[in-house]
Amino acid sequence: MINDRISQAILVSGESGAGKTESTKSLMQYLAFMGGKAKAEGRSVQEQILESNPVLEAFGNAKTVRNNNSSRFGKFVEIQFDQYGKISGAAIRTYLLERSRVCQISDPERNYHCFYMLCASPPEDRDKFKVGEAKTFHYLNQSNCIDLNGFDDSKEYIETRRAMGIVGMSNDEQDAIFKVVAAILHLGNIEFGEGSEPDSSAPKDDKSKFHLKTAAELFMCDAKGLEESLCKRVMATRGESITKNLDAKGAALSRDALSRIVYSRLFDWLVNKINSSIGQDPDSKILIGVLDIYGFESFKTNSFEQFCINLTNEKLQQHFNQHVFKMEQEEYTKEEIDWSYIQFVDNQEILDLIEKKPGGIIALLDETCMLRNSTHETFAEKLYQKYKDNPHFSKPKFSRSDFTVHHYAGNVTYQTDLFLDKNIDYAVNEHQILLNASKCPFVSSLFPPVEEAAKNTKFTSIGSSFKQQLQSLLETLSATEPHYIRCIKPNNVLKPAIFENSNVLQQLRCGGVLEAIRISCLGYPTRRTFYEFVNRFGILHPKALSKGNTEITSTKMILEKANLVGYQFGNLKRVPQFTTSPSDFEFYR
Ligand SMILES: Nc1ncnc2c1ncn2[C@@H]1O[C@H](COP(=O)(O)OP(=O)(O)OP(=O)(O)O)[C@@H](O)[C@H]1O
Repeated sequence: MINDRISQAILVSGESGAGKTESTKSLMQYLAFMGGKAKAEGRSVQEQILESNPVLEAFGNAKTVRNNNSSRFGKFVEIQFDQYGKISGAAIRTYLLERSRVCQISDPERNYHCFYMLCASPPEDRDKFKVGEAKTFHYLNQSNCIDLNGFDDSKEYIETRRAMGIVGMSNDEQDAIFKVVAAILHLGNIEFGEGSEPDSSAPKDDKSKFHLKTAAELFMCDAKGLEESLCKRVMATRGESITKNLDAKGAALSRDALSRIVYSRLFDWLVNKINSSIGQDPDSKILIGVLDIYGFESFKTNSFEQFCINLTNEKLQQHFNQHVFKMEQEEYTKEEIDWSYIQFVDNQEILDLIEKKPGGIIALLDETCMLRNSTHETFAEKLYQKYKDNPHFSKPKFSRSDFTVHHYAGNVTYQTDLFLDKNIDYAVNEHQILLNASKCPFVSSLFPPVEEAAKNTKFTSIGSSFKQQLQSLLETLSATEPHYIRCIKPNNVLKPAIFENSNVLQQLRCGGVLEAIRISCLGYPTRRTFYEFVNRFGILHPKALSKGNTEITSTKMILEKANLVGYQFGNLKRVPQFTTSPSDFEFYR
């Protein structure tokens, strides 16, 4: 960056637990050390950049089966430099936080670290935030794993609050954040039973009423209003609005939807706050971007999240292919080598299948989400009809609603069951009105009033906004010189010094490493100077080394002797004149 004055990007990829986040942290530490400015006033930019890591990890990382500290979001950190090569600003962009985890975890995973930290906070904080032991909360005790080996939640709580301070969050803001976290835990403990009217619902018992009251206190909103927003739904039809009761199951779903939207708005708030306190440098002309993003995923069951993650990887793979190929092409043009017959396989067709507008899977999903009475089955039916002849799409034999995409890294079968729900991003109107009216300015700011115009648009599509985010990421990346780090996980048992061959091979495939080698093979991957060539292969044809031959003549003679056809010499004008000393040839004779 300093030498060429060109922005750089480092793309770190690999499967979960392979070491992306650890590598990214090392990279950021290095950049902060090399580009850090001496501290003038307050916190230095580099210090804030580094301290953003523990904050984002507390709210965006969780224990999964594959990694005890798995990032459940993608991250692009853009470090801006001034003309002297010193860090002058930074921006963090995050992608697709896994929201479903807030309400649903399976054994032996955990929810986001911050929930456990809060429950392990000092007694005065636990009183302030009205929380008790982690195992008493439904959102945490669905899994048997509460404590994490080597991870001290109470220490992490103090550490997180310290880091929050460094990245510019005041004490009051921190308290407001943890109140929201506590409110979510209490929401999760509200159970619903039958209400007084048919098909209606109400908090099941005194315990549920207590948690509802506590959640309302923490949100600083009206408890009755909270109950109604969970147990009733207002339907607007042709200018009229009708209030409909929700049954116990519907109320529990509404409760979980509220928890998810609050948590995701909270996470977005944290990222925005970090960005505004670190500050951007509008005059910066060069940057180094570090991308830490989920690798290609293919599990037994694959849902909407895997679909988006794999779209990301298709996009990055295309960027990688184009970059490698472009570089090769430039080299050939410079050397005047004829490369017109090299066929380069692009994954554009797979990308079209997924994201073309109109006609791609995401567009079809949005269309389906907008229609009343759509189900995942009607969505799958549409897919089957539309793509029956698409070579990158297939319908698994014994399935009525799954579909398979033939990705560059392998085939992945997706279960459509939750695609529609997961694609819809909206705050239920009653939740929105309730929390907007909160007496806590922080909570109210998470739910700003919805503009009239936006009310009429039916919903915001998570798939489409993710697609746009990716587009803008790729625009940023294409203005940089990219570098790639592929993290490879040696084993699945989270232990050192064990190397599982088949796993490693699978990762090389999924990471596009084999694809990169294939592209190189299509071109002219081996380049030697005439001198090196004659020196190495002269032994095959000693006569070629006769005195008076130029390096080029010798090379031609060796190639012909070996019956090699189709070679190209490139731009002969650029070849240095014969410089080999006779003693070098002696060796071969
Ligand atoms: N270079 C390394 N040396 C030793 N251990 C490492 C290294 N990198 C990672 N680890 C170990 O692997 C664990 C997982 O690493 P990390 O969290 O960076 O994975 P990841 O690829 O970011 O995963 P995810 O996609 O789930 O966030 C770390 O907590 C650490 O224990």
